[in-house]
Amino acid sequence: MTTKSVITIERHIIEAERQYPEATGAFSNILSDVAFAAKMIAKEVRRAGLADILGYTGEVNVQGEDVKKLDEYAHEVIFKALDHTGHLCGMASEEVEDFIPIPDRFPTGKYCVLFDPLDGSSNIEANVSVGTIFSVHRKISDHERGCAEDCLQPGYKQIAAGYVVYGSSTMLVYTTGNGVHGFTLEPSIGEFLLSHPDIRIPSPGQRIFSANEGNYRNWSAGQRALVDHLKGVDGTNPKPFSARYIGSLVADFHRNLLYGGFFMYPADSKSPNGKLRLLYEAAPLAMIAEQAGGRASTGFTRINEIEPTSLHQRTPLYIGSAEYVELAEQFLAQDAQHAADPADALVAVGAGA
Ligand SMILES: O=P(O)(O)OC[C@H]1O[C@](O)(COP(=O)(O)O)[C@@H](O)[C@@H]1O
Ligand SMILES: [Mg+2]
Ligand SMILES: [Mg+2]
Repeated sequence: MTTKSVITIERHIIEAERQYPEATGAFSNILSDVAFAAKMIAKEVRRAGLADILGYTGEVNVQGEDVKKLDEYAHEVIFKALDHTGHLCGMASEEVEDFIPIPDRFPTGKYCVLFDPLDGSSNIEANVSVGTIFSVHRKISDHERGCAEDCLQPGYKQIAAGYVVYGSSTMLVYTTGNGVHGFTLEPSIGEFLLSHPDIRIPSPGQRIFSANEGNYRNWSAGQRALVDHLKGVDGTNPKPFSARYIGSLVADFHRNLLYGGFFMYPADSKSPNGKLRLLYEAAPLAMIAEQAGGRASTGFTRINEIEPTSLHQRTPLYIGSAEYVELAEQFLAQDAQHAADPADALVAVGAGA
């Protein structure tokens, strides 16, 4: 059986970096180190049922979520793969409340990495696809060794973003602003090989929407109207969409990236800012979506124009095929019309349900 390509991710990164004569290789190293960490995590995910890595650690993270052993393991692996290289001035992780400085015994560098070490934690035990999401920024602060300011940058300033899906195969998808490229892990040689060069979200994409409709009663009027329209129950849509919801953001996003469609985690009366985190979930996927010809919005604003104020801030998210994200914005505009402040529309609906 012939393998499709022999372009490893390391070679792909180095070739991409050749376009920048001033490049030092530091950036390539960071992406290679993330790819290495992904291999380590993939190894544990693959044998999760056999290893003592299922279940909870007993800790509660800054999100108020019970920490899964795989969340913690993935966090440690990524941290340790990046902390000693001399390329970073710090990190931020879903699993750690504050900015993560580089240990004093190691030199620092001019980049910072933000990551969701294990995305889709609720699916781990059920052997459903989970993932890792990462975002890379340049150091901007005057702080000698880096500080939270270096992580609190709007998404359009990202210099790279990517994710890993631990599914039927392990795939790493990344962008440095020159298109979106997918690599599949060849377990027999432990190499990520280029399998999906230059990914573009099909347009018009498949008529697929992903949302947790269990939250319907807490949704705004505009959000309900949108989903009613997608399902063709408002009488104005002769071609209803299909619903697909895995419950792992990375896996839902990945499917929509390849097939078209869109994912949404709206704000609602219980979570006025939505559930997903801006800096290490929404913003990196937004960079990929835009690079692949799609869009990412809060329903009102481009995700990557949001000026972040805190490491773990949440945002409503509509992401995928551009035409479907625009459709969502049109329905949500109804909420803004009905209420001076969109949040009022949310509360009004939720409370009355
Ligand atoms: O169970 P819900 O409310 O639908 O939320 C599912 C969403 O929460 C998440 O699991 C949150 O991410 P983490 O697992 O990294 O905390 C997303 O992957 C997913 O899209
Ligand atoms: Mg997540
Ligand atoms: Mg997570």
